[in-house]
Amino acid sequence: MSLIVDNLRIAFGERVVVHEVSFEVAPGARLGLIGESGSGKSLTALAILGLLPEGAHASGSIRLDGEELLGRSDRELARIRGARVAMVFQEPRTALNPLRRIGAQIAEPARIHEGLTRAQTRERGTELARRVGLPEPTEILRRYPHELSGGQRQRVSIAAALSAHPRYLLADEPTTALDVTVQSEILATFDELVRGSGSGLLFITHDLAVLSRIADHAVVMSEGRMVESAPVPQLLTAPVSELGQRLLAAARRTAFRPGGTE
Ligand SMILES: Nc1ncnc2c1ncn2[C@@H]1O[C@H](COP(=O)(O)OP(=O)(O)OP(=O)(O)O)[C@@H](O)[C@H]1O
Repeated sequence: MSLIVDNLRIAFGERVVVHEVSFEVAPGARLGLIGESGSGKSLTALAILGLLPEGAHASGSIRLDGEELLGRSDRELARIRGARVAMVFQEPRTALNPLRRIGAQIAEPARIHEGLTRAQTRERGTELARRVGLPEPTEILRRYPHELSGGQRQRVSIAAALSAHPRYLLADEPTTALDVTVQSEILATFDELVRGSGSGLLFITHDLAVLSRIADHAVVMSEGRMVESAPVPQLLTAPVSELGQRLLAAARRTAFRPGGTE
């Protein structure tokens, strides 16, 4: 039982943007995917969800608990998304529907995949809002995304992703769009919830300091290729790849304390 990405290759026509990437996330494991902008991290996550942009072609293999996902129909993948693999995106403003109330969105995956009634959906929504630390968890369900702060919106996205108890959670720079204090609080909540859920985590970031707070093992990507795969403590002390060394130097220049908060 694992999420196994094996020799994944993603191309737009002749242009290959992800070259033979392989890794495994077991339930409860916490893997970081780290690299600079444009290194293929987001496309790798989108391929797992079957949400690659128009014109992108993926080959290789993505197995979810033994089941091949590449080549499955949109309909089959839609059934898997949210229920077995869920994702938290970078920008909560675009991840949430501006026209729908928070309550409708927070428990949406649970409503769809578990067939909850309206009353059950409301109850699950309140429970989720409380778990992710939203203020006034009952009242907030009636609000719209624009009535919440950026940090609160990201808490809603995290709650929605966890609502149907997915076995695997993908998170693409979920705190990057937030200011530093909020970033730290949300990382702490996220960390606690993912640990509590027992879900396997694939966490995407370009920041080694952030990675050190959330992941146990990391895959370093550069220009679409894996250049290093190592336990996080090793990356924090003796990275082998040139990019790993640069990421460590960059993290040391900022207020970096391995595994700690700022
Ligand atoms: N829709 C698209 N059409 C063509 N090329 C694309 C498209 N989306 C991404 N790419 C290219 O694929 C490569 C990998 O992009 P990807 O978004 O996965 O990088 P990333 O590591 O997640 O970067 P970032 O940290 O900036 O999100 C980049 O060179 C990008 O220009």
